[in-house]
Amino acid sequence: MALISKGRIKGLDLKKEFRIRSMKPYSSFASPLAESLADKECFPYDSVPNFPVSTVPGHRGQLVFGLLDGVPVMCMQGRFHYYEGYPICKCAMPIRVMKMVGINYLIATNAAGGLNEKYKVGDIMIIKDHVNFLGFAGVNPLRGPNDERFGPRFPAVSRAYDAKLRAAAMRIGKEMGIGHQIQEGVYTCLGGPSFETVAELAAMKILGIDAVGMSTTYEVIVACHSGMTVFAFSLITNKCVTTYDEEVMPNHEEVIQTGKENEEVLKAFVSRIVQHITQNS
Ligand SMILES: O=P(O)(O)O[C@@H]1C[C@H](O)[C@@H](CO)O1
Ligand code: HPA
Repeated sequence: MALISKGRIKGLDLKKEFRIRSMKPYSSFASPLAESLADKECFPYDSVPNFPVSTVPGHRGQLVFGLLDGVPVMCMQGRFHYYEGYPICKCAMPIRVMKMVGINYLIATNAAGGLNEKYKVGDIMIIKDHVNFLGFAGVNPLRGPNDERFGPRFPAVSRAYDAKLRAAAMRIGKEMGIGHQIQEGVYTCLGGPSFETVAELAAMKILGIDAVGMSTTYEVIVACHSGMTVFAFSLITNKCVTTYDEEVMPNHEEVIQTGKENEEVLKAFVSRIVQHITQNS
């Protein structure tokens, strides 16, 4: 989800490049947050020229524009993953579209497996940093010719996750009475779609990784490259299976189920963070 504010990228015209006007408003089952927006307009991904389409069960495929408690926002219902077969720059393309419509704040969310033993299913982990495993193998969304209109060739990402927003979110969690559910930690993105092996998780633990997922890092890199302020968190949907003798295996159904069970609290959490941003920017 992202907050729309003034300012477009010079030389880029969203309406011209993406023919936004030709997209038909569309409505389908939507998450409570996007559902609750006032003055909504929805655009299925396949109505946006050159946009990828979501292929993951549980990930709907539309852009939703509207007002969240009076604040103009754009929501993605469904994101793109490397395992779907798209090049990583295509997976991150929606962030470029956000930038082009004048968005300066990105709130990225994901489902992740809890590797940190202190984490419980249903915890919210504010992301303070990431390990981009895909990037270790050269799979970086900024690979290829750099478009200087978005940002520099060699962007720093060492402070990708805004410290002030992280502190504010921690405070907001406490005010909401969910302080016991709020964690702060390091996220990693793997290529998926297979979940991790026990040996891989043991290696990740040594690296200081707290939660494991299959998204977000490439979106955050592109957002950071174009100067957006980023806040991101993981919902811990399952515990990582770190021994060979556990009965339950990681599975997508548990991920979806935990997401559903926490929808309302996540919606309230995000709404309050959006309010905080508008009151402090
Ligand atoms: O899109 P996110 O990262 O939130 O979704 C995670 C990663 C896979 O798409 C899926 C695995 O269950 O959930
Ligand atoms: N591993 C990787 N990605 C995930 C997980 C997990 O345990 N849970 C949700 N997304």
